[in-house]
Amino acid sequence: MDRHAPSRALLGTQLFAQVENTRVLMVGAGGIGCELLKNLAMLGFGHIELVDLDTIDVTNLNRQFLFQRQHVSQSKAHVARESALRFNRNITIISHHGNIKDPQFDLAWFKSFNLVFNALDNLDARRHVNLMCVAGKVPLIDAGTAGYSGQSTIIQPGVTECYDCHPKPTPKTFPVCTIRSTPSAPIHCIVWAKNFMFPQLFGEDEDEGDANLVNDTTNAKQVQELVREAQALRELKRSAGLPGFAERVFVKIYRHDIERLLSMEGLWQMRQKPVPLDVEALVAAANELRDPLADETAHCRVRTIEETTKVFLQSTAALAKRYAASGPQSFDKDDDAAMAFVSAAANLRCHVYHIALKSFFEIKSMAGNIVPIVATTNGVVAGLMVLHALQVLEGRVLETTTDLLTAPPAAQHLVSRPNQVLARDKLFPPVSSCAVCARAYVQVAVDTASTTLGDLLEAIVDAFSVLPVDNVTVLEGARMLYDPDFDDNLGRTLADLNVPSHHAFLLVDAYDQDDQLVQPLSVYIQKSGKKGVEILGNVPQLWTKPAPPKVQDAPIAGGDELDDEVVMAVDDDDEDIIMTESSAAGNETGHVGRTRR
Ligand SMILES: Nc1ncnc2c1ncn2[C@@H]1O[C@H](COP(=O)(O)OP(=O)(O)OP(=O)(O)O)[C@@H](O)[C@H]1O
Ligand SMILES: [Zn+2]
Repeated sequence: MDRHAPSRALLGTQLFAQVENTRVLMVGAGGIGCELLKNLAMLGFGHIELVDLDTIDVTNLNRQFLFQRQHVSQSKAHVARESALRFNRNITIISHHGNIKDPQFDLAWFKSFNLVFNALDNLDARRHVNLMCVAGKVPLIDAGTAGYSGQSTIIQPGVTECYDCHPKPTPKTFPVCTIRSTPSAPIHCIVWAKNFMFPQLFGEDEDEGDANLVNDTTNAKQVQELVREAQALRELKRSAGLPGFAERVFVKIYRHDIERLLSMEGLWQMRQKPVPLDVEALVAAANELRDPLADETAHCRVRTIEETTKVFLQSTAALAKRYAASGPQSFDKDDDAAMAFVSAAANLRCHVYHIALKSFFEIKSMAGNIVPIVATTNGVVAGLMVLHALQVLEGRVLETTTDLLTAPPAAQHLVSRPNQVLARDKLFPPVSSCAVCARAYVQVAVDTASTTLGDLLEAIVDAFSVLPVDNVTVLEGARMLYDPDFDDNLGRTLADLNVPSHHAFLLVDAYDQDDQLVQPLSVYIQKSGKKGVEILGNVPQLWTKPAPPKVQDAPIAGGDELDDEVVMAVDDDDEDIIMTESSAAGNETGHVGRTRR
């Protein structure tokens, strides 16, 4: 039987022909990606390329069903391709094991696709794909899940909002002194262990943290103490890997540092005083114990202080040995020794400060910023992505809605539209102030070694045959390369100006005689060996007068605005979703909520 007969019958000959002839790119072959690739393959998408940078971890197997135990450590992209081809041999799947930000995935390559799917878990990569799609005018279906909530959205460049049209929530931060001196909740101790103690002991040597502290004049004395404490730790770090290192760290941070803090009486007038650990007794007791981590069933209960001491001593020794042998380490929640250290160090500190201790699993979830993954949510969202893709192919983007899977009955109180499984929203046009959407994009091929900024600017101004060069400014990121009062760089080559070797966007802004910004242009530098500047593709319609109308912040014609606020159906108190002191790393698959204007 014709493998594609059911899809043809379902979609109709015309739409199915489009599906067969569409070149699609999917980025990410993880939880959502595996479901999506299966859907795309089974429906009969004729040409699929997929990119993933990772290899398969044993923890992926429970939900990323294209992978099996024998695939552990192999490339996700390659294995996903092989598994998906078993569903349908009549299609082409090309897999790339790499980072989507790698040089070979340039704008020209993005433009070779008719449709892109984001199945990523982090903000940075999602924003990058969004920018490339908007610059290349390629429709993007972006999706994310967080627990029971998930979302798939169409981003049709120039027509609908892009991923960057609304700022994303920033990570929760904690005052330095709460983390370093006066913790009052488990999360404070976890952040201390993961973001301060771990890098201080096993990471790069750096004094920047101290420099920031020194600028804090509000708590001068306390700050001085903290700087001294960090310096002593750096001294101690020199003996990492030598016998007795773990014990010395233990004594320093749970006795000496606490004793010094206690000497600052002002700190404790309104707070319960911490109690230094009885370090000798605990080390002696710990030495009598076998490895407490060997019993994984105990990961879900709170371990005793003696067991925790043992875990601290052995993980510190192991990490110090690794540091001495192979240099600075960075925290990874899936690194057993790192996680053991953070869980034990945090719990010992909780004990010192009379804060309730947590189980290993609870600490892992908080330290790794983990929102539980629900395989069904990934499955439903991947299905919605395909429905949205079909709507793009049919040219029905404006009718399309953003679909959101809301919480199950037990969590209905957390969502704004209870009793709905799928919520539908109208799509909105791009936000006029969006740094991505408000620009026109042009791609130029240049030999960066021989092309000067002046050559480039002249070619662009010529191509658009509008404004004299002295009404233009050029920026690379936040760096000013040229403006009418600063022409020093015109004779320098792009290479000499250190314009990044790949994915470089120069922002060329043209102003009219009244110094009004006519329209900002973003110039993507495509490296080429050929001399001269070649403008690739069509010159965008811009700088024509009158200035292009501003995109309205209004619903698309015919759309009724919904009043409801869409929120993430997850409990965002400290204990459940953890944002760490310095980064929002970890699971960023979420951002499923949409900010309504
Ligand atoms: N810059 C990138 N380039 C290519 N692939 C990426 C990039 N960033 C993330 N990915 C991939 O996106 C996928 C996201 O999938 P998912 O959210 O299920 O994460 P995971 O790493 O498989 O699971 P978990 O984080 O829960 O252990 C991962 O396979 C990851 O390797
Ligand atoms: Zn935008």
